[in-house]
Amino acid sequence: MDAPPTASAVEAVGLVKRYGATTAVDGLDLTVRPGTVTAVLGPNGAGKTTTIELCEGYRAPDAGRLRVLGLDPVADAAALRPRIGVMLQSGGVYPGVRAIEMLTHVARLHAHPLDVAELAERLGLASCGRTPYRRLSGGQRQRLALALAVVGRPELVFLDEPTAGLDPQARRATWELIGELRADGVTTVLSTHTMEEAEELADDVAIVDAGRVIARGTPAELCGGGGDVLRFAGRPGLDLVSLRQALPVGGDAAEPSPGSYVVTGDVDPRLLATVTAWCAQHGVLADRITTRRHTLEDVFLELTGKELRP
Ligand SMILES: Nc1ncnc2c1ncn2[C@@H]1O[C@H](COP(=O)(O)OP(=O)(O)OP(=O)(O)O)[C@@H](O)[C@H]1O
Repeated sequence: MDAPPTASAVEAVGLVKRYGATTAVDGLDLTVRPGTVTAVLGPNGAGKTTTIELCEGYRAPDAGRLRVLGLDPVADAAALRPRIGVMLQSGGVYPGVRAIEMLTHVARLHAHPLDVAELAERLGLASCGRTPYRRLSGGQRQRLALALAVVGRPELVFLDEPTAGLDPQARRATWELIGELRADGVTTVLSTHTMEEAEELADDVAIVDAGRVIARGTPAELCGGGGDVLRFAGRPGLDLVSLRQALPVGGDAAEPSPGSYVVTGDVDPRLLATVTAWCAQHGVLADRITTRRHTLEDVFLELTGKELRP
């Protein structure tokens, strides 16, 4: 009999995890709706991997409440493990085993696995299926880890940077697979540094910084607050005071990085005409003019800062 559906696939409240003096997760709240894709974004060291490892039951929290499919990931590990898919780190794999053998072995541990040959084909593993694990390339290992995470048809999959280091074709195949899992009702939690990936896949985004969720919502909700912007490239150091004076009331202009300009305000044909006319008057050949809403990357950088972390 199927287990009763839970209100949230993941429910974390005030989660804390410390490694000695480092507090990796510092009062993190996260709710994952069943059947959705949730992307966890955050700078290096923000606590994404630790959060995912807590959800997988590989680490025990120091404080807070965590339920995954309604279960405690540590105390109820035996009941939870068969229902979730995790991407194994390479350390968990015997180096001599062949990719397809491993996939077949894991598939057999589950009652209703995906078709191994089909899965291997779609993730580009068919041609290297007989290659021992130690001889697989980094990208092939990554794809095998993904295949191992999903082959058992889990209810919930945790993917830690699933497309890091993949070529564009493999990345696309991975996105398609995650999209199909979602269509099948599988819940996915993934961490990523690729904003495009989050925009493409995620129903919900949680931005994590210093061990806490500092913003969450759908990509549209997160990006909507910033309003539209007009961007263009030109020679560095343009006269912003003059440009601002030319803009309609409520308009503003900035040069966030040298030669890259952002104009805010009512982004309409009049604003575009004003900016291009100003450029013409000042001998500026504006390049790469775009008019669109804030991207997730804009929002991410605004929230987490543009400086590299120590
Ligand atoms: N096993 C560990 N022992 C000690 N400190 C750790 C350990 N694992 C992680 N940390 C520290 O905890 C903090 C959070 O690390 P974590 O790997 O969870 O971040 P992350 O958001 O996944 O980072 P990245 O994007 O770089 O993968 C970092 O300061 C890291 O150095």
